[in-house]
Amino acid sequence: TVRWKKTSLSYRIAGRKLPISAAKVHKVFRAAWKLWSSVAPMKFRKRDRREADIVISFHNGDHKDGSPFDGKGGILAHAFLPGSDIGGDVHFDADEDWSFNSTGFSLLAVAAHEFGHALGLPHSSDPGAVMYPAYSFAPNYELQLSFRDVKDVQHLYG
Ligand SMILES: CC(C)C[C@H](C(=O)NO)C(=O)N[C@@H](CC(N)=O)C(=O)NCc1cccc(N)c1
Ligand SMILES: [Zn+2]
Repeated sequence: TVRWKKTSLSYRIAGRKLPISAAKVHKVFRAAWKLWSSVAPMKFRKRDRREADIVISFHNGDHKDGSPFDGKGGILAHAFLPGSDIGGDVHFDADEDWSFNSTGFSLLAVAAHEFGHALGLPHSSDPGAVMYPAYSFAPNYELQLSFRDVKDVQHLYG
C-alpha cells in the first residue's frame, strides 16, 4: 500500500480554470479535507507555494498526464496515489457542471472521493462508501464517510 510518510500535507489549488468562484471552491476543498482529518491523524494546509504536496487543478480533455478527460459525464476526476511530483495530485474534469446544491455533480462529494485516492485509498465495494467507484448524489450536508472509509483510512494512517 502506498501512503504519505508525513501527517501534515500541503495542498495548492492551481490554474485559473476554476469553473465557479474560487472562494466557494476553497471552502468545498477545506470541507472535503476535514472529512478525512476528522478520522485520521492528518493535517491539511492550503499553501500557494509551488512545492505543495498535493496540487489540485481543473482540466479539459487530454491534459498530458496519460489519462485524458472525456467531456461532460463519464470520468469526473482522477487522483494520483501518494508520492513526489504528480503523486497525490488531483485533477477535476472542467467540462462537468460542478455545483454546490442539488443540480450537477457535487464538487464536495467528488473532492472527498478524490482526496481519498490522494491519501492512498483505492475504490471500495461498499455502496455507501465515499470511495465507491460510482458517483451517487447526496446533499452536501448529508455527505459523510462510511464505516468502511474510516476503517480503510485508519488502516493506512491510524
Ligand atoms: C477510472 C477512474 C479514473 C474513474 C474516475 C474515478 O474513480 N476517479 O477517482 C471517475 O470519475 N469515476 C466516476 C464514475 C462515474 N462516472 O460514476 C466517478 O463518479 N468517480 C468519482 C466519485 C465521486 C463521488 C463519489 C463516488 N463514489 C465516486
Ligand atoms: Zn475513484
